[in-house]
Amino acid sequence: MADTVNATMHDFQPFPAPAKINLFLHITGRRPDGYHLMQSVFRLLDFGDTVHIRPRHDGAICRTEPIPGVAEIDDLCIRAATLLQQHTNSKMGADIHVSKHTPMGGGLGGGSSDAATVLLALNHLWQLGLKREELIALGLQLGADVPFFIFGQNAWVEGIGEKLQPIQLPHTCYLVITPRVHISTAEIFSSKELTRDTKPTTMATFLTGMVQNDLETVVRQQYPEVAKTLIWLSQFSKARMSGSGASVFAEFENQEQAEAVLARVKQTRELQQYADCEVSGFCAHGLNRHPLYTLAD
Ligand SMILES: C[C@](O)(CO)[C@H](O)COP(=O)(O)OP(=O)(O)OC[C@H]1O[C@@H](n2ccc(N)nc2=O)[C@H](O)[C@@H]1O
Ligand SMILES: Nc1ncnc2c1ncn2[C@@H]1O[C@H](COP(=O)(O)OP(=O)(O)OP(=O)(O)O)[C@@H](O)[C@H]1O
Repeated sequence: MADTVNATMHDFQPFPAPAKINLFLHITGRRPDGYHLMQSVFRLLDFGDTVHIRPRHDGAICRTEPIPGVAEIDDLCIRAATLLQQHTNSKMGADIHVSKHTPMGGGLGGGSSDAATVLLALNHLWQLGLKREELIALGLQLGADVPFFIFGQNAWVEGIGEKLQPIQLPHTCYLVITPRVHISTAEIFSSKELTRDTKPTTMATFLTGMVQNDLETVVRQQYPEVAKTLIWLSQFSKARMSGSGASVFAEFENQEQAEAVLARVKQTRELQQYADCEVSGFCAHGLNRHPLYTLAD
């Protein structure tokens, strides 16, 4: 019996890290530190990474499998665990690795979601009892998108990503397509062409659809692959970009329709030829709650 308990204690536990899309994104200003003020609706998806965590009693925080192109010291999972340990003076540690499904640098918040999942999961596994608000404040130190994932509900977002209000959204099916181009979020935000003075909008206007992604104009100009992917996807349904790209998405009435378009991407490779780059894609439904919502009060 003792062996069984011991074995269980030392096993990795899987924790989901859902991706997000930005249903719109307006840039309304810029803070003195260079960060941009925005308005956006963030939507959780039932698609994402899985973070595997095994608590340790010696205080070490170790990545047990590499993520290509991300050094251990820069890995948002490791940074999140270290930040939490320092903040709470916990003597606990953890072994961590991620099964990556969310395309990196895709504007789908993959790294930020991994970090939020580590904070939520370790708050539980290390029995820290931190409140959601405290975890959100810690998350903001890691990235502008992290607070949303800890908040754990679809949100109307303002500030640089830290002012969050829950928003009810219909159960929608999305097709998400990611052209394989590397887009730096910092570069897009610092572009001379970016407009930073969109007038503040309201939830009522969002519901009429009279909103856009202000970063999309800049990305379209600099990355023809993204511009072409948007044109191609627009044949089927209104297509928009998420975050700072490269992913684009469209809503479909049902999963069959979304899968049919995805099949065209995967089988005929017509989009690859048109956009002149590799693309990946997936179908997903919107979630109402983060699967780990109950791990914080
Ligand atoms: C564009 C979005 O994806 C929308 O969801 C996010 O706001 C970006 O969030 P993120 O990837 O977590 O961003 P961070 O890692 O905090 O910032 C990356 C870089 O983007 C720029 N940045 C980001 C967010 C923001 N509100 N203003 C900015 O100017 C900054 O130059 C920053 O150095
Ligand atoms: N665990 C991680 N997973 C993915 N990327 C990570 C991770 N840790 C650090 N990074 C770094 O963060 C960068 C951004 O990755 P991410 O997948 O979050 O981009 P993104 O979806 O465009 O983010 P956002 O939508 O927040 O702008 C990567 O290019 C990588 O260098």
